[in-house]
Amino acid sequence: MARSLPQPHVIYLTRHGESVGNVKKIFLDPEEDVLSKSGELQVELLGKYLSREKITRVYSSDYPRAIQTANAIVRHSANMVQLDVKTDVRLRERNIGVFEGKSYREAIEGLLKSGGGDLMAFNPEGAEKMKDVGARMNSFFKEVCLDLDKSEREQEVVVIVSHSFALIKLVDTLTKSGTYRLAHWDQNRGYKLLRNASFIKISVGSLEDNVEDLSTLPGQRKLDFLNLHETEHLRGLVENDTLVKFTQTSSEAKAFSGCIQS
Ligand SMILES: O=P(O)(O)OC[C@H]1O[C@@](CO)(OP(=O)(O)O)[C@@H](O)[C@@H]1O
Repeated sequence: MARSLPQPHVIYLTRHGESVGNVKKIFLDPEEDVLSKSGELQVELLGKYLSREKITRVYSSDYPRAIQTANAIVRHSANMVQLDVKTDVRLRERNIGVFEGKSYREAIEGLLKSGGGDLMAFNPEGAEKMKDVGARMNSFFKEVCLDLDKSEREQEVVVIVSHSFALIKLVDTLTKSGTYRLAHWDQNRGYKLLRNASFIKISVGSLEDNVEDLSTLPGQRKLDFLNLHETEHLRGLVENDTLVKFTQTSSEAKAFSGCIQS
């Protein structure tokens, strides 16, 4: 008789709520940047939405805007599991080098001066290389997956709070590394920077039990992208000015999106 497969674990990749730096469109000192008033509202809605899940782990970058977001998620969680926010420096936003303290516009001007192209491929002086951002994010994700393998729980529901460049670079490495088999992946929608307090929901399953599929490599996992860039839970902000930010595509946003290179 076929034995039942274990329930896949779930990982939510979420970007923090809107920060003061996001409103001012300035790369503020990451240790100083905190949630804006709208950001506080967004993370409440995110927390409320996620309270339907039995969250078992919450990880966050150690920057204040991410920790505030993670704390809101924990505060709303009605789960019996004792949740602590575990911070990890690998979840930080890309260090933007000489553009720290400068406006997004100045970064775009710097990009144009350097020949234009995708902001993701822009390497300002002193900035962390995008491929290094991908490597640290990927190492974190892999570690979480290995931890989930050891879990005695029937199902783990993990929330990871991080940042725009860091998360999209993670998604990029997950979809291109060959370590994972993807389901419901839509690259046209997927390779976009995450809006504040939006999430990507992924179910993580093992493929090893699937003996009929001989193309499966040992240790390979199935990542099923259940939601991409979800913002439905933020609908409550429709009456708020914040919605303008959610519905308009600014020139900056256009410059930030697009294909991602190291
Ligand atoms: O989505 P918007 O508000 O345009 O902000 C994106 C920018 O915000 C920053 C911080 O200044 O990321 P994040 O808020 O995700 O930490 C930049 O790295 C990124 O370019």
